[in-house]
Amino acid sequence: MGSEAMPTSPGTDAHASSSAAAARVVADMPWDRAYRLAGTLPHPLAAERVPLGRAHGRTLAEPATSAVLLPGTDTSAMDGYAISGPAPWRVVGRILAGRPATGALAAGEAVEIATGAPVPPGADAVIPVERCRIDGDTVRPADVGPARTHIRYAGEDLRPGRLLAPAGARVTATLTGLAAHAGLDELVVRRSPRVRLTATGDEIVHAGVPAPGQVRDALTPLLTALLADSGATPAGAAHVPDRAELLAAAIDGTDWDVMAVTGSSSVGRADHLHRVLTRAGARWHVDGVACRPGHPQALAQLPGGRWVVGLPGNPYAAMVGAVTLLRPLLDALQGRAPREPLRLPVTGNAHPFDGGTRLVPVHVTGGRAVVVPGSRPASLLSAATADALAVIPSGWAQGDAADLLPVQ
Ligand SMILES: Nc1nc2c(c(=O)[nH]1)N[C@H]1C(S)=C(S)[C@@H](COP(=O)(O)OP(=O)(O)OC[C@H]3O[C@@H](n4cnc5c(N)ncnc54)[C@H](O)[C@@H]3O)O[C@H]1N2
Ligand code: MOO
Repeated sequence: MGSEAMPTSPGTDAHASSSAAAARVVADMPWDRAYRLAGTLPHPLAAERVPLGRAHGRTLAEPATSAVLLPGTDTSAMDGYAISGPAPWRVVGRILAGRPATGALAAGEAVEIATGAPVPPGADAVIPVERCRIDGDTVRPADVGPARTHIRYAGEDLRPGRLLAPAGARVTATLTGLAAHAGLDELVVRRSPRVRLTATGDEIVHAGVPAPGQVRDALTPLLTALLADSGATPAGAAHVPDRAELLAAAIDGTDWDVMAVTGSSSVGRADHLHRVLTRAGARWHVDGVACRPGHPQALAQLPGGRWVVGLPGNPYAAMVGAVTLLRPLLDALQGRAPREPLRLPVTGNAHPFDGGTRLVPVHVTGGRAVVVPGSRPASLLSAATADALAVIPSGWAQGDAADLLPVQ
């Protein structure tokens, strides 16, 4: 934990030793700065045109605009009778949805009409069927209802060229529906970042109950789920034993934009990430963050532009790193503005960290956040049911507001 004591600039040979005794000595970056940097530094990936059915979860690279007038014609909002002039009215026909409008109504005439059917020219209003008194082919109002026409007028919802959502908006399920309603078959979105996961550690196993000395890989499943919610495309997951040459080979691929490496981030003999990246000519943007847990996290860029996020091996610490660096990076690569965290009063035992920021799991309820007790760097137990991680500054006092980063 002595890594804040003797600052040197990131990427110097202080990182090159393989000995834990000659530990790296880099000043940890304030948490807020690291979070902002990861969310603003990367240039968005290229734009591509995709069918609507494949756009969900992606981010618009261009504004989406309506191709249609909606409704395309004056349309009935109720099942009932379209009427013209004062009552009573003689029923002269029937219009169902999907059929073109009939000829114009004259005063004293009505047509039976379905919700969604085109209202004929000359109609003043549609009267819902339950508010009509029908007598043979004559219809009258059964009551004096509110003076509404129950007509959706042509273009009152959308006109061609109307903005549906701006560039940078995430394509939600609702936006997908709106785009279809607005006559679009494709959207122009950012290419989805291909993210490769690399779990390091000789002790890591991937199924079943681990043997003594082994640990079940918690992070590949956690990060895979997080990627699915981030608009990223999984580009495979690998397990790399604690050997520098194997890690060097792992970062050599070209079929990914971002690699998240778990474990190997600290200063022990088997923690090769820093050395391997420096040898590969990586540029260090973040090399340690002044937060607890999760201080040994890193963001580096390889020659050619691929990104590597180094996450601590301790699972809750890795989760903190994922919301601090990985998620903002994926947002930025997709052209999304940094998320503005929700800010609420926090109560409970948040244990502020004198040297920077503490991230604690919280439940959000009744307009405040309550700390889930018992959180520890190596355990996901407290965080597993949390709604968010609260970003607790060093001077925090009971009930002070804090930023909340959602987790699921
Ligand atoms: N001398 C120092 N030692 C350590 C420091 C320090 O500042 N100075 N920081 C500590 C902190 S804080 C953390 S966090 C860890 C980070 O270590 P690494 O990222 O190098 O990870 P490992 O050493 O490989 O593993 C740490 C811990 O996590 C378990 N682990 C690893 N991967 C997984 C996985 N995929 N799923 C579940 N658990 C995993 C691993 O078995 C270890 O128990 O360094 C401290 N040391
Ligand atoms: O900060 Mo470590 O990342 O405590 O577990």
